[in-house]
Amino acid sequence: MSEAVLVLEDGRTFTGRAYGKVGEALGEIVFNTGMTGYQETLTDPSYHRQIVVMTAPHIGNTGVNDEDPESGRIWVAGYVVRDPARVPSNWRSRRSLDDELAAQEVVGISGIDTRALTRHLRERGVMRAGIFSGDALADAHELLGRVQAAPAMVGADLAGEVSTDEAYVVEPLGPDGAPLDEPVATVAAVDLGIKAMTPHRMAERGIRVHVLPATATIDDVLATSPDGVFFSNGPGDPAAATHEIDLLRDVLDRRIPFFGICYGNQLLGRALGFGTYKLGYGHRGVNQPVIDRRTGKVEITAHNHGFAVDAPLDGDTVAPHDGGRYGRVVVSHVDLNDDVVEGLEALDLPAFSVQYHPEAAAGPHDAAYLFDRFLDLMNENQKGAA
Ligand SMILES: NC(=O)CC[C@H](N)C(=O)O
Repeated sequence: MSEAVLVLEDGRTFTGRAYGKVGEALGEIVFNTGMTGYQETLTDPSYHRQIVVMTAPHIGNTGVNDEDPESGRIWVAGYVVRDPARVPSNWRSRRSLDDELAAQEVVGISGIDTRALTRHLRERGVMRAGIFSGDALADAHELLGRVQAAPAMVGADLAGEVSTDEAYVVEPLGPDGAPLDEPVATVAAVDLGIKAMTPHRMAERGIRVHVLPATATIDDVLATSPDGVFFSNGPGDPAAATHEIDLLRDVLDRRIPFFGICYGNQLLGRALGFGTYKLGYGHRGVNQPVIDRRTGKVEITAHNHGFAVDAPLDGDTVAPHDGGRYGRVVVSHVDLNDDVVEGLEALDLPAFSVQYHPEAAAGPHDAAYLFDRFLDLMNENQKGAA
């Protein structure tokens, strides 16, 4: 095994072994605390341009299967683990994770004290980093400069780099899992880095989903005759998503029911006129406690976000955009670890969103009810219109 070095933007370095492809990877280094679900993490497009550290020490134990990926490829910019499995073991396993990373040209590093690294990132905040192995190690004195020259995540507009080029349709399913001829509702889902499980969760409820590229216009959205519009998760800084925010305002102006997840929540926040800000080290894992303030229930949820909406936690508040043109808004969900806004609900418009992942890939299914809430919102809206 050849040597590899992890260099952080602040000059701290860790030495380990090459894992996956030998070479160089640059990105923002973030940590994920999930004990399971490494395939879903690796293939989540929201991790585009991020080097992911797994805090679970044993990674790759169940190998790589062809069922769990959330998209057609691995998106993480680099991968940091402590102790990779020497022998993967699972009935679904087709390949080893090491081989899969190499085949998809993802540079990783193993043998790292991921606990020390994570504590460092918690203290200092997430930052840029680089993984270097093989020939990339030759100019040792240049490594820090390369890391410091890499683009930062603040201000990055990345949805267009991960979105589908062409629109496609995910067909509705009946209770037995067989295709349904007549959908119960039609949704236009704007792909800002969508995970495959999300349209599937809608299709399972009988919804036909038109997945549209991030460049979609309001006319593209309306051409699908949607009962509702959905904005997905995605990479990058929500403050940079000008086109998407304008599109969302066009949707809100037409009072089309709206649901957003993660990036979609941040964009609803911005469309309503709130700010967004970068968290110190974000939420990435599958066991974050969130309270749904409508019911008072606490749910254990899957997260992957580095930015958050800046909205007042208490009471309802007039949406700041354009003199309050979108009426009142409440923070519907809050993270119980740190009081970060985890959901928004417009009181005078059919629109809501959550910062976390009800599609639960990977993660607990506690929040699946949010897809039912979206369907209810579309049904109520149709009745209101009839
Ligand atoms: N999973 C997501 O949609 C992430 C949203 C955004 N890129 C963030 O880091 O907060």
